[in-house]
Amino acid sequence: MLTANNLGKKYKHTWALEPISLTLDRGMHGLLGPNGAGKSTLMRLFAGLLVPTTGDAMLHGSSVRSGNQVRQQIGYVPQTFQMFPQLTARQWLLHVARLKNIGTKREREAEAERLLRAVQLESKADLPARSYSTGMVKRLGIAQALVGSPQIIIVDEPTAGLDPEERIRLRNVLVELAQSSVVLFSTHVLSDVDMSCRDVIVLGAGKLHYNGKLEGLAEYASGKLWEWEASEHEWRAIAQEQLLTARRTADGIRCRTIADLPPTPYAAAVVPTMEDGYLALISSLTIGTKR
Ligand SMILES: Nc1ncnc2c1ncn2[C@@H]1O[C@H](COP(=O)(O)OP(=O)(O)OP(=O)(O)O)[C@@H](O)[C@H]1O
Repeated sequence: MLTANNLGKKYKHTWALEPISLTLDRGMHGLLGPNGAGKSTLMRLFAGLLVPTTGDAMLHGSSVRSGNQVRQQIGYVPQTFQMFPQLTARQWLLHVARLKNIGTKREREAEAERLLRAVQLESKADLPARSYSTGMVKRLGIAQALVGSPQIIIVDEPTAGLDPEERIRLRNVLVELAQSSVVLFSTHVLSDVDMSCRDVIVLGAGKLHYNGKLEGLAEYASGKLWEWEASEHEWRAIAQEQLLTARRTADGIRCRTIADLPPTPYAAAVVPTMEDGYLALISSLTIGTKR
């Protein structure tokens, strides 16, 4: 169990993350928030890579910075993962296993084999990493964080820049890991969270705005989500930033927006998804900031 106890980080006079308290249990936890929300800061604090300004991150009651034994229970994959391009995935994993003091040569080889399988890289295991696609490099990044079977896996934007097929493959790797570990991953792709998480954390401008079940997020757009059919002419007159989506249909343009009141007399209230709820929450924060 990973816990944030009044955990916060300040740079000079500005909080990158205002003090928060929360607990993460086994399973997939999606971390959402606009740019600069504090997601990487929270993940780096949890990984023990940043010194908090207040409070602490604890794993089973011990500070994540209290020594190697605790540190080895946490696998962290940064947004950009660097490795020597001339090494193969297998060589790299053996190297990391040596750095992490994994037992004998035979045990290290077995560990590398296990992880290559876990991230579906067996068929490319003996090719140099410079020949890998972006998705394969990301999967190798995850594999190296898994050396030694950490209980906590923290991944910063794992699906950024991946094609849809690779995104799904990588998401499935994380879902599999979450069967037995705590997995925390940040993303700007809402469907990745919708498809894989039960629990979601939303940060905005360094503050915690939501920590709970996926379904609960939809509530933020409840009674505020409207759809209506507009003509081409009407659609052009609407300020485009007010629309969530607009798609052509046989009868005109189907518009969707979040607003306290129906934007036209023809608009009908619709049941929001988690994505609508997130957008409603974030737009309410932006309006709050502008006031
Ligand atoms: N080393 C630093 N010194 C000063 N300010 C920093 C430092 N690191 C982060 N910040 C600030 O803290 C805030 C949170 O940054 P953070 O990288 O955690 O956001 P994020 O949610 O991960 O953003 P993104 O989605 O763009 O990666 C930002 O305003 C950022 O400029």
